[in-house]
Order: sequence, then structure tokens, then C-alpha cells
Amino acid sequence: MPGGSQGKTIVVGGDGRYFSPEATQIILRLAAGNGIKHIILGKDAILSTPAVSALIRSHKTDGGILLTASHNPGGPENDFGIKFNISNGGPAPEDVTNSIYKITETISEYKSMNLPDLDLSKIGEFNHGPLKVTIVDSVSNYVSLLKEIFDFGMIKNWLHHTTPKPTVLFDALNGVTGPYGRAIFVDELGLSEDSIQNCVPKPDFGGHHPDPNLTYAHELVEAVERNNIEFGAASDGDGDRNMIYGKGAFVTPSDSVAIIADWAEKAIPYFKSGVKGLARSMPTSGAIDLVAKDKGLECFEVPTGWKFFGNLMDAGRLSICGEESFGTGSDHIREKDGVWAIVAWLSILAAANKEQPGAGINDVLMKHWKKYGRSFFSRYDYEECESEGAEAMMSHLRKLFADSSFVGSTLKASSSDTSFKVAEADDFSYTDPIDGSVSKKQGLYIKFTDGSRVIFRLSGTGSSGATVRLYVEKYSKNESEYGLDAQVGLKPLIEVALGVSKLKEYTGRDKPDVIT
Ligand SMILES: O=P(O)(O)OC[C@H]1O[C@H](O)[C@H](O)[C@@H](O)[C@@H]1O
Repeated sequence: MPGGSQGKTIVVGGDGRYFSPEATQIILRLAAGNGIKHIILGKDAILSTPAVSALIRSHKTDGGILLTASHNPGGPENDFGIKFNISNGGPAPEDVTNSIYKITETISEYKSMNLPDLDLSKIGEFNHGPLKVTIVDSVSNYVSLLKEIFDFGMIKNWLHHTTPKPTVLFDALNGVTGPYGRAIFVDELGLSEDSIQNCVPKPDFGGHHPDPNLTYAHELVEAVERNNIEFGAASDGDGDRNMIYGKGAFVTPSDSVAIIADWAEKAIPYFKSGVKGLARSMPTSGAIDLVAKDKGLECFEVPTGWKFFGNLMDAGRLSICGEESFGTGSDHIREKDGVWAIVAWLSILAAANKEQPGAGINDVLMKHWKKYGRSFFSRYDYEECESEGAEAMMSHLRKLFADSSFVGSTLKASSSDTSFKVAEADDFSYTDPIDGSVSKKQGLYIKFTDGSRVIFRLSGTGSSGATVRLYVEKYSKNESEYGLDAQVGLKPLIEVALGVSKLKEYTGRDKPDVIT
């Protein structure tokens, strides 16, 4: 099935090629998801769905997509199939990965060649046998992009002209963002060498776990506390996630994305002309929803996984989004971007200091909670559980949810009299508002009448056995609680979650491996 793409037009087929119903569906869904209004059918190509064939004949539009037959399909062709317009750089949609998988089943031979060691310090195009290799300087390209997005002058002004001078520590956790951290913090912002650590990428990450959370980024947390550092930040092994941590101030990813959204227009030039919409993954706390409501913006709740944000961005309905799993980003690219989030926070602090000289992370957090209330949030990870026990726990919950007496029942904490009344319990399902695709079984949730939630999910990324994730969220408008440690504020709810799921009974685990 040869094909090509021409801007906002998809050209498919040629030479009387036949497209199966599945392939047809894929074409239409991708076209809709990418805002493509025009599909040109190559010479004598046949789309198999009768409705589509009828449309082709009558040149009618379907959901804004105009199908036209053409004798000049144009565009590059390949041996395998449809060349989709997925040039937005985001994670490949499932339809595409499924198609690729199908193709792999027909591969009968492959060839390999020995490449000489490439000198990556030489930028340019080089020929190696039949291969043309282009070496780019990704760091300088990325820094140029960030300089278009953020006001580096404002950040520098805050860093160098405030008394006392704010202190900063960036930790690349021996991952890929080391050179980026050096370029931004040392070369661009003019900070000293001791404002960065672990910035030489190592294949084994220095023997550590390159995860920016309180457990694995403890070296950063300890250094920030020991040296009274105003602004600490870490990004992960491949640079798409981030953690923001200042002296005595851990910013949960759920609060982080809400606060970035709140300050965006004021602190980040990229958003000066307005924010299009906001979004979060389902288990992420509702803090960002409150910002959206205040600003009159659309807010989407999508399943866990960044790919769900891409369609909304391509359709011009989403600017800023985040996940509780330390991913935060915007529509400048179609992936979460750890370094972007860190520079966004530097921008927020620089802007906050214009209003309140000396403002630190804690001041920004407290100001936010005073305006919107605080969503206490925590995630418990039980790693490498026996898959059977974990699945049995999920089945137990599903059965419980199916019992009509569960909604309306009261669940009591084990160590106090605090209780919660069940308002809703279900398995999260999402219908993509752009292409209509439906994703089911995305996490079991219980919502209580006071707005609190507990969620149970099996990780899709764990490497052995099953990882059970328990997410708990409790909203408070009581100012005297804002300074509380999240674990204290959430204790009764965590007890209820452990009780109702019988987690210990099913998994044999009495404490989580990681708490965030
Ligand atoms: O399924 P989990 O282990 O909870 O992982 C969920 C995470 O997986 C990947 O890292 C995706 O890129 C993230 O967008 C997602 O949040």
C-alpha cells in the first residue's frame, strides 16, 4: 500500500491497491486526529468500507474530511504501506505501532553493516558506505528553542541581582540531560560549577536509579537540605521527567503542573497570547482542574500515558499538561520535557520575586494553596509483586464495585474514627474527543462524597512481576492544614484504601517500595 502526505492532505494508494477495512479505519482516524481535511486517493485505489466508497463517489465530506479520487497521488512510496502524517514527533499512536508489528511478521531477511566509530563532535553530513549520516548538535538546538520559549534575561536578573543570591542545584542523575544542564545553568545563566551535579551521562547511570523522585533522587534532596538550597531540580535518565525540590519544599508533580498553568501567561513568553487548554492523567490530582476553572479553560482527564495528550495538542485544544509520574510538558513538543519544566519553575520564581522579593518555592506553594485550596496527593508503589495476587486484588475490587450496595456505603479508617462515604466507583474509560477512539480499563477508582479519591492501577512499565500503584488524593480548603506533611493529611484515606482492596492479603506486601 504505497502512499504519501502533502501538508494537511494525506495521499493514499495508487495502482489499484486495496485497503482493508482496518487500514481504512486507521487512515480516517489518523486524518481526524491530525486535523487533516483532505484525503486524496491514488489512481484506482480502493478503500474497502462501503460508506467510504460511497463518499468517494459522491465527494461528500465526513466529519470534515473530504475524500477525493486522484490520478496523481504523488508523495514518496514504500513497499509496505500507508505513510501517515505522524510528523508531530509524539509517541506513535497504537494504530501505527500495530501496523508496524504486522509488517514485522512478514520480514523474511535483514541485512546489517559494520559502521566505523563515528566522531560525534564533528557536526555535519558524512558518508559511510551506502549510509549518509547527519550529526547534529542537539544541545545547542534545544537551548535555542528554550530561549524562544522563556525569558532567560528575567531568570538571570533574579539569579544575579537578588540579595541574598538564590542558590540552585540541578542533578542530571548521570542521565542524558547532563550536557543540557551545563549549557543552561552554567553557560547561559552564568551559575557556578557547583550549581550542577551528576552531569556526565553514564551508561549505567553511575550505578543508581535515574528516577527523579524522593527515594531515588535522595542525593539531590540531601544536598538541598544540607546546603539550604533555594531551588533544586532533577531530571531522569532520558530527560523527559523532572522533580522540583527546594529547602523543605517538595513540589508534587500534580501541584507542579497546576502552578505552571497558573503562572504561564505571566511568567513564560511562549504563553503570552493565551493558554489553549489544560490536561492531566486520571490519577493526577485535580489541582490543575481548579486552575482551569478559575481561568475559564478546558481541562481534560486522560488515561495514564503521554500519547493521549498529542491528539488534543494537534487539535489546538491543549497547551499545558502533566502526570503524577513526574512528567510535565507543553505543546512545544509532543513529549513530556523535564528540562522545560525545570526552566518553567525558574521562570515562576523569577516572576514571583518581582511581586514578593525573596519568594522561594514554599512561598509559591503556599500562595497557590491559599487561592485554590490544597490537593493532598501521594502514590504508593508495590514493585515486583506476584502477578497472580495483583490481578486477584483488581478482580476483588471489580467485583466489589459491581455490587449495587457499594456506592453509598461508608468506609472507616483503621486507626481513627474518620470515615468516607463512597460516591462513585468504576474502571476509568476514556473516549478521545478528537478521533473518538475508546480506551477502557485504565484504572479502578473510588470517589468519596467529600471529593477524596483512591485509585488502583497495575503499572504498564514495570520490568518484572506486577507493580501495584495506589494513588490517594484528598482536597482541603482548611488553611490550618496546608503546612501538613502529605502522609499525615492522607493517613485515614490510605488506611481505607488498604482495607477495601485487601492489598496485604492479596500481594503479601505490608509496605510500599516507593512513596511519592
Ligand atoms: O504504567 P506506569 O508504570 O504507571 O507508567 C506510566 C508512565 O509510563 C511511561 O513512562 C509514559 O511515558 C508515561 O507517560 C506514563 O505516565
